[in-house]
Amino acid sequence: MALIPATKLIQAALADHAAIGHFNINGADWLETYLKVAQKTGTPIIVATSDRIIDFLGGFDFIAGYVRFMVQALHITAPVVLHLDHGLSVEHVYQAIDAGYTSVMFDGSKLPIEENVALTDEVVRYAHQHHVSVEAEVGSVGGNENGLINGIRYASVTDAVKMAATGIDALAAALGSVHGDYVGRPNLNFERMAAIAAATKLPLVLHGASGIPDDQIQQAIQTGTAKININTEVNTVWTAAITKAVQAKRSGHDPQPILLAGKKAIAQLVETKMKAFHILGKSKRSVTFE
Ligand SMILES: O=C(CO)COP(=O)(O)O
Ligand SMILES: O=CCC(=O)O
Ligand SMILES: [Zn+2]
Repeated sequence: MALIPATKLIQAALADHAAIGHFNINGADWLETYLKVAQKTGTPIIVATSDRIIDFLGGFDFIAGYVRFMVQALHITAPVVLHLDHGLSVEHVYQAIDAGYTSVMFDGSKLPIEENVALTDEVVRYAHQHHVSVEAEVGSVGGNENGLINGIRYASVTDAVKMAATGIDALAAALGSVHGDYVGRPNLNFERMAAIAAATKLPLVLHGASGIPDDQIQQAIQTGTAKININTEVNTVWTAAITKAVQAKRSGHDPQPILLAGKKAIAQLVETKMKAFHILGKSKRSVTFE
């Protein structure tokens, strides 16, 4: 199946009180495992590359070609979106679109809102001409650096409405979530989330979802969140599994058992998340996801 934009999948998830899982690609094993879990369970999936590591992964053209080829070679029929995560400039976003990405995020969260809106507006026009879906960010998702949480800025309803006017397909309204590990319990503002969902009528995206307890994930889904981004937790289980496999006494120098342990850990985590997001198996039973 061809790669598709995220718009219809996210809309269908929203109507179904579910959320599409967005999982970050950190190497070939991540991508292969994500596609296989999606296919095995009949679940739509967003596979994403953070702009921050595009060069590490081989560049836009290589990634887009590789994802397309792997979808074809593995006979994947589950719906797959290839998404640019946290696009750092308009130029990068255009490069991703030209390379064949089917969904992009322009992250102007560090800019003044007027500038963020103006640049997102340009991105929307170019992306929609190419049938590519667009996600934008208002407020700012925090980060954990050396055990210190900083950079959290809660999105306002006013800014969210200004951003919605650009015609974006999904809105990452930062409401207290953090990339990386949390220190203490996440403090999401659900009242604001409900107000932004009602005022913009847009499906919301939850960034920094690793480490958010299940009750808050459920509340986010019930409050209009229809796309949930996971990266850190996948890498945490991968690292633990690889470390354990390396340390296990074994003979020979065959790397396959070690790499396989990593893939298995990723697969298990992804399936657990899809279940928690109420999206597991939905490409099979609902035509609206096709
Ligand atoms: O928001 C994310 C990707 O955009 C993922 O966040 P985590 O790394 O905290 O799961
Ligand atoms: O995890 C998502 C964001 C990033 O890695 O840049
Ligand atoms: Zn993010």
